[in-house]
Amino acid sequence: MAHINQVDPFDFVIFGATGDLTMRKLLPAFLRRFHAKEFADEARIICIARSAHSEDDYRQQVSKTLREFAPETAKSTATLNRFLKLVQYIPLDATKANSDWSDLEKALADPTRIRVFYLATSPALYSPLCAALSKHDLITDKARLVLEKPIGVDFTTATEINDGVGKFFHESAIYRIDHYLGKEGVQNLLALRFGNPVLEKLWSSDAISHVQITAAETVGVGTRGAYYDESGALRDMMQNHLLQVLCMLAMDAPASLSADDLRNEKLKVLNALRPMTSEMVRQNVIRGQYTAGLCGQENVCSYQDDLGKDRTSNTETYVAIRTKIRTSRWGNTPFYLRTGKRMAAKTTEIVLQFRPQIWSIFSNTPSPGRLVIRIAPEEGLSLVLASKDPGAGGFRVRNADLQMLYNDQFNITYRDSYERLLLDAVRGNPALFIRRDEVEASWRWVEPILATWREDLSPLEPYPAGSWGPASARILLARDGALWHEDMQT
Ligand SMILES: NC(=O)C1=CN([C@@H]2O[C@H](COP(=O)(O)OP(=O)(O)OC[C@H]3O[C@@H](n4cnc5c(N)ncnc54)[C@H](OP(=O)(O)O)[C@@H]3O)[C@@H](O)[C@H]2O)C=CC1
Ligand SMILES: O=C1O[C@H](COP(=O)(O)O)[C@@H](O)[C@H](O)[C@H]1O
Repeated sequence: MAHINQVDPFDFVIFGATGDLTMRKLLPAFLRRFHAKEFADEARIICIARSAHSEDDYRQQVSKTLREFAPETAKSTATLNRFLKLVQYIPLDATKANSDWSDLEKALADPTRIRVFYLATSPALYSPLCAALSKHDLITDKARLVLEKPIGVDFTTATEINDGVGKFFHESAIYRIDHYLGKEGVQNLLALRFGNPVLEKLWSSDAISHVQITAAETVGVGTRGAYYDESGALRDMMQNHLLQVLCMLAMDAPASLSADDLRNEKLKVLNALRPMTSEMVRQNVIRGQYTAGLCGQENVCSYQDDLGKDRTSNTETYVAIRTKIRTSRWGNTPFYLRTGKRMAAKTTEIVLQFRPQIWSIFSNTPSPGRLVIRIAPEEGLSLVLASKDPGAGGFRVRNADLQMLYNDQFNITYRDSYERLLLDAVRGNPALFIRRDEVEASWRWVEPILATWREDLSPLEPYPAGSWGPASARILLARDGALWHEDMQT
């Protein structure tokens, strides 16, 4: 059982408290950490949205939600009831000029307590909301601001949001969330790389011929079509989650695990990504959109039908990118990044493909080995190595798989990365949150792709739901003589 350090009493204010994120992720994560005794009954979770619920109605809704999204914890009625007492609901239009803030002001009467403002609303509200918090004198020395992704829709809007919130909160008090950084498997990259000198020796173009990072989902856009159709896979997943995973995988060792040391190293990777011209986007970026198909056992409809709109959408639900990192460590290794909805499997994984032998003494040589780092659904490692094919009658070599599943080795206590991140914000530990310059560097790199697509200079390719994406994603790798993981033989 992991040792738990209890946090000091806090006031956690969620704006957007009737929304999907709060109900599905934030409140279940809080309940689990409460059950694990990471915080005590003095904490308060102050929930804000415009809808006119009474406190009892809201708590009932939360109770129902928790039984759905954290059933293993919510089944303990005593814990659930104690938790619900910490939850307060205040109806408030936080960006309307003449709204009445007195209930929130009363709830936050003690300026000595840790105070976190979590903005689970549309990013368009971030700056006006911070202005309102300042106008009502609610920003104390102990106040922190948590911002959900996406920070903007491009470099310009990201800068505007950063400038807007920066007028009221110092950068050190701003916590930009990227829930992939809170995942055990992503955190474990640090231990794997910098706790195992033998692996770090392999971690460069000398030994690695290419790297794949995949975040594939089987779900479609669900109820989030209105948001997603404005966003697409590039903005929704690639600009943030996949680039952050890439940074953790490719960065040099930070001087320490402090927030700034980590962020400085990640930033160097982002700045070293090869910038793209329009021609390079056409050669190195594939975009696709799912059509109807069989996903698992289920016949599912196309993205267009999921949206249920009359107009034709040009939004990508899949993107794959081939890129390079301009450093002496990685300069000779292509990195392939892909993400998509309605794909063949839910999987988040990294594959480091080893280089082939220069000369083999065996008559049959299997494909070069690889290290697979599985982040989801089950965290684990798999090291594929050449091995003697057992038996007599000749000497043959084939690949064998050395596997480690985290569940078998450890008692994993965090079911969802929000559990870690919410309480890191309370503790004032920003290491797993994104600094302003990282967000802006990511957008800067993504901009030429957005611009090329805006001019419709590269095709949007259909792929059947339940597949591994458009056919040309295979060609992207085949040009380098490589295969996606699912196409590799052991
Ligand atoms: N849902 C998810 O899985 C994820 C969401 N995100 C991000 O999190 C944020 C929230 O997403 P999501 O929960 O899906 O969005 P929803 O649209 O479901 O929720 C938005 C919330 O904001 C409230 N709201 C809107 N305007 C105001 C206002 N003026 N004052 C106070 N409250 C207001 C709404 O309630 P009411 O109408 O009652 O005011 C509602 O509670 C977005 O930035 C999204 O991109 C990021 C990753 C995943
Ligand atoms: O941020 C987002 O992430 C989810 C995928 O998260 P995961 O932890 O399940 O891999 C994605 O479905 C959503 O569209 C995106 O906004």
